[in-house]
Amino acid sequence: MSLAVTNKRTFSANAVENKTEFAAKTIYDVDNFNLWYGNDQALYDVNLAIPENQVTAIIGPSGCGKSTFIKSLNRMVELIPSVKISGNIRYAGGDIFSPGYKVEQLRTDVGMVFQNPNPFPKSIYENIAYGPKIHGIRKKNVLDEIVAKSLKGAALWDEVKDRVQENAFGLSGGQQQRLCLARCLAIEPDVILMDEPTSSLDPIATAKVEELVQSLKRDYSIVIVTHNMQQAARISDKTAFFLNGDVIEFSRTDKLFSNPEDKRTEDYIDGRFG
Ligand SMILES: Nc1ncnc2c1ncn2[C@@H]1O[C@H](COP(=O)(O)OP(=O)(O)OP(=O)(O)O)[C@@H](O)[C@H]1O
Repeated sequence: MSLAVTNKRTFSANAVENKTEFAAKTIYDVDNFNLWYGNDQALYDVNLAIPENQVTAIIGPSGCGKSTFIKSLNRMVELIPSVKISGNIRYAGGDIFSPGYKVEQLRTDVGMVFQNPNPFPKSIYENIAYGPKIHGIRKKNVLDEIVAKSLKGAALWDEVKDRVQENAFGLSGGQQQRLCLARCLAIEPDVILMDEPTSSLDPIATAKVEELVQSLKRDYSIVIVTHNMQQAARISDKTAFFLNGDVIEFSRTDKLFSNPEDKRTEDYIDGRFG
């Protein structure tokens, strides 16, 4: 991946929105961020200040750059060799694309849950203990504690406490997704990125994950990509509406859905396209 960082603007705490609207601390400051796959530009001058300990939803029609954006926040996009970027993304004040930035630390601080649950073909216990073991934790009593705490944090403990040694593939889809969330919590991140985490779940499992997201924001900053506007309206504090790689509107969720400033946002939330 080549880094064509040209933007030298100084860190701005709140790039787009009206500062009086929201007093939360910013965890990510995205500043004039552009991204290309080869010659095709997927993100255009994205400016967003993502608040700490809140839920930020990313909405927009298929192909508008939602996944590309969220995968930029943990530098997963650089796994695609043709990707080029300009502008910058600051996480906790540090430019994550600057030379020498410790990407391993970023991926510890920033966990991710994907569209389809992807547990390892191992026991429930091992799925969760895996990350802490990689970080050098060996003592069984410590690992036991982490496994229990993470499963409780993901609201799965009561359902699986008597069968943590069983294979994770024996869980339902909704349980597997909460297991993936527990796996993410086990490495004690500060941020959780979620790329359409409920798209493969039924309404009951979806409701459980939504409830969980609400309770987790006390301890974590959450960024969630969703196709489901009702979901964004239900669980997020702020929403960014993306269209063709541009951020059209970014504001408090209640405001964006009740009183959008841009006609394109209004048309999208009214279901006129996408
Ligand atoms: N690996 C890739 N190589 C080339 N182009 C890509 C790649 N991934 C995504 N794109 C392109 O970048 C643009 C944005 O795609 P992205 O997946 O980020 O959109 P999205 O809003 O998440 O879409 P969806 O809602 O359908 O998942 C699209 O035009 C897509 O074709």
